[in-house]
Amino acid sequence: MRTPIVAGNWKMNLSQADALTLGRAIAEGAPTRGVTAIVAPVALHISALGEALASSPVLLASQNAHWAESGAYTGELAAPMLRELGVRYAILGHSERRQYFGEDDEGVNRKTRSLLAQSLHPIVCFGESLDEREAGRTRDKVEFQVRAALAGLSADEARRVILAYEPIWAIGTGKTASPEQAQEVHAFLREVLEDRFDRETAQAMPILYGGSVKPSNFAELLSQPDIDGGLVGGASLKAESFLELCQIAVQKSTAG
Ligand SMILES: O=C(CO)COP(=O)(O)O
Repeated sequence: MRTPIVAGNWKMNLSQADALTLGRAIAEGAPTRGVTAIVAPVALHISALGEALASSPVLLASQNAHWAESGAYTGELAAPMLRELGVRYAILGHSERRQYFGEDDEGVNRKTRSLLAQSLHPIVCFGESLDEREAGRTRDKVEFQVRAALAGLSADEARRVILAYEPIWAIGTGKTASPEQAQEVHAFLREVLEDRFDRETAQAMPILYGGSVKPSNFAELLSQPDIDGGLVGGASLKAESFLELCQIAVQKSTAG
C-alpha cells in the first residue's frame, strides 16, 4: 500500500523566526506512522529547520534544486548542498516556477534525472490551466507533462519520484478540484504510468493532489483510490491545519 503523503509547500513565506515556530509545532504534533509528512521552507531557512526537525518524523524538501552538482549557476541550489542539510525531496516544475521563472518540461526532466542520480526524491508538479480544462485538453496536457518529466527514467528510478497533480486554476484560489475531477485525472495518470513502465511501477508511484487542499476537503479527496496525499500551500502555514491534514492521512492508512 502507498503511505499517504502530506507535503507543505511554504512558498516564499515566513520569517525565519516564524518558520522555526511553525516547524517546532509541526515536529511536536506530527504522527510517527501512517503518513509521510514533508515541509518545504524557503532555502534560507532549511538549515535552521533541519535542526528543529531533526528528532521528528517530519522530512525536509527544497522548493527547487539545480541539476548540476556545483558550478557557475548564480542563485541556484545544488542537490549535494541540500542533502548535507538533511533535505530528502525537491519540488520541481511547480506552476509558479513555470510561470515566473521559465521552468519548462525539458528542464524538469533534466532535474528529475540528475536529482535521482544524486539521491534526492523529486516531487514533480504539473497540471492544466483553466483554458486548457475548458477546451477539454486536461488529459493531453498532463500526459504530455508527465511523459516529458519522466523521459529516460527506468522503472526503478520512476518509483523514487512523487507526482503532484496541481490544476493551475485551483492553486491559491479556494477552488478545489472536486474529488471526482481529481480522481479522474489520477486514474488516467496511473494508466499512462502503466503504459510507460509497468503495472507494479504505476501502482507504486505516489500521486499527490494540490490546489486549495484544506482539512475540510482533504478526507474526501484522500478517499479516492488514486489520490495518495496532498501538496499543500496555504493550509500548510498553520501548524493546526497541517497537523489536521496529517491526522486525516493517518486515518486513511489505518482504514485501508
Ligand atoms: O501550489 C500549491 C502547493 O504547491 C497549492 O497551494 P494552495 O494550497 O495554497 O492552493
